[in-house]
Amino acid sequence: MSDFQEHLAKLEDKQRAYAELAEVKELFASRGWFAGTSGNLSVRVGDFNPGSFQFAVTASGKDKSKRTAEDFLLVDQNGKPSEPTALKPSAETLIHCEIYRLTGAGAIFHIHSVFSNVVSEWFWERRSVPVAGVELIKGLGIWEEEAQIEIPIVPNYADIPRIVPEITDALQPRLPGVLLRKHGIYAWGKDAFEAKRHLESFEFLFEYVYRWELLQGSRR
Ligand SMILES: CSCCC(=O)C(=O)COP(=O)(O)O
Ligand SMILES: [Zn+2]
Repeated sequence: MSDFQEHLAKLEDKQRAYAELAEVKELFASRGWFAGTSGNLSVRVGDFNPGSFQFAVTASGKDKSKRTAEDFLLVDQNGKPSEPTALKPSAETLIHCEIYRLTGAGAIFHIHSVFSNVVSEWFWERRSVPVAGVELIKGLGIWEEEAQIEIPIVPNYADIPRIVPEITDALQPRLPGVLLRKHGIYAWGKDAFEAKRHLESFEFLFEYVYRWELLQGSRR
């Protein structure tokens, strides 16, 4: 492939990533998953190796329920813009960088929800949210009979680089997500479709655990 053909292919891939991000952003916003400008999304662009990759990511601090020409930018494996831009990448871009580096995922979605926040605090001492035998564990790609999972919880710090090594330590190879304490869920997949399925499955499981715990408490 000539340099020019390579340039065109990259441009096409970037446009595909922006279109996928715009679609998911609109859908998640319609579900109220970006309260107060929270949340961020990314889709990987081009070839991957752990030391060199690029991804399209949401710009920081935007109202994610609005569609504008300044919603996304392209960054490298260190979270630095790959092209000249006045836009700032998400404040949490380094978390995306680390998850891509560790997993080689194709897309990463992050939202804040009340259910994820409550269960992250409820199970904080355990450092994981246990879920057993719920059908939607299959939505995470785990098809065992009566599967038992422990969704990891990591501490939340205002200084994002401090969160990165916590994620490095907590990630479980078979679980495509991690909870930040009293913050929200990060979920990923090989592409945007799979990352969305994983995020939706986690959210379902968090709501299930929340309601189940309440119900158990009211029976005591
Ligand atoms: C307003 S929520 C605090 C920041 C945050 O947790 C988040 O997900 C959004 O930050 P971004 O820089 O990606 O807009
Ligand atoms: Zn966040």
